[in-house]
Amino acid sequence: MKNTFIDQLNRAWHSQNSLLCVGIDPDLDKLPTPLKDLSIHDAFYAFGKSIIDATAPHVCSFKPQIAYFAAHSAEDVLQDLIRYSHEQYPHIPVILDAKRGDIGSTATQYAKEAFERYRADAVTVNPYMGRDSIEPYLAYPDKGVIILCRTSNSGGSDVQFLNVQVGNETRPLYQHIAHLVAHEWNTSGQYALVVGATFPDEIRKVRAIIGDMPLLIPGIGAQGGDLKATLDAGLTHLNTGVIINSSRAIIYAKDSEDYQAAMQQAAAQTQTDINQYRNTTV
Ligand SMILES: O=c1ccn([C@@H]2O[C@H](COP(=O)(O)O)[C@@H](O)[C@H]2O)c(=O)[nH]1
Repeated sequence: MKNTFIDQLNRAWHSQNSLLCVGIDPDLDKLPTPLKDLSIHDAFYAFGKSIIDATAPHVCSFKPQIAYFAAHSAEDVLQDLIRYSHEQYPHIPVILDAKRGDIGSTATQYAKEAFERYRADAVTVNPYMGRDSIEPYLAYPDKGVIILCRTSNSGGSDVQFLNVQVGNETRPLYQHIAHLVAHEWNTSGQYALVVGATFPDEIRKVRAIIGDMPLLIPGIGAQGGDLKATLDAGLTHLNTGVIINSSRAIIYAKDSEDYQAAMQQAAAQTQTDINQYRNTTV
């Protein structure tokens, strides 16, 4: 059985009947009250473990955002949580959201960090520095590399909507990124793209450019993205192809003793909401 990130993802989409990716973003100011008296390390570990255990039946992947851990020198907690997830739920791939980007020699270290230190199955990266800044990640052939294309924040338009001239054609930068990744850079099949649920029209345009390449789509829930429009635009002919991320709306569903049950219910509901917009279950 092949075990690349893309294979893991395909299996998880089917076996879990889920396109949902739950974010692991521990914000000190938002932690459930029962965890507030613990040390930061203990609170983050307990919170992260609660997210993983409560939502595992409902997800195709987890996505910890490294900044939430690094801001508190809690990278060791991130390591421990990814190890825990792999041990308990080996069928669920973990995407490290790090959005790294640098020259090749430094990118080599970032790749080592993501895949050897954290043992993530995939990492998000920024394409602004071009092909040679992304290539070092391909030294890990089983891993996924998810490239920012059309991000969910409104300010992304400042850059991503600028028109670029490519031969005789003019196209927005985000579409050029989609073309480059799908038709020139993705020689090993390890790449995927990030597009925001807040921009379904752009999701449709990106999908038309890239064929069946997976899309990581943040922006539903707290950012208000339209789930139906997102799925209409992003699903492939197999009714998969998308990793729909939700973080705050699920992990901070309720601040009370039963916060873990509330996370589980929010994840279950989001999984159901997503599946009702798929033509058939797979
Ligand atoms: O374009 C992007 C890329 C990444 N993100 C990340 O996704 C989650 C979204 O969290 P919510 O609480 O569901 O809004 C967060 O980790 C972001 O850093 C994104 O939002 N948009």
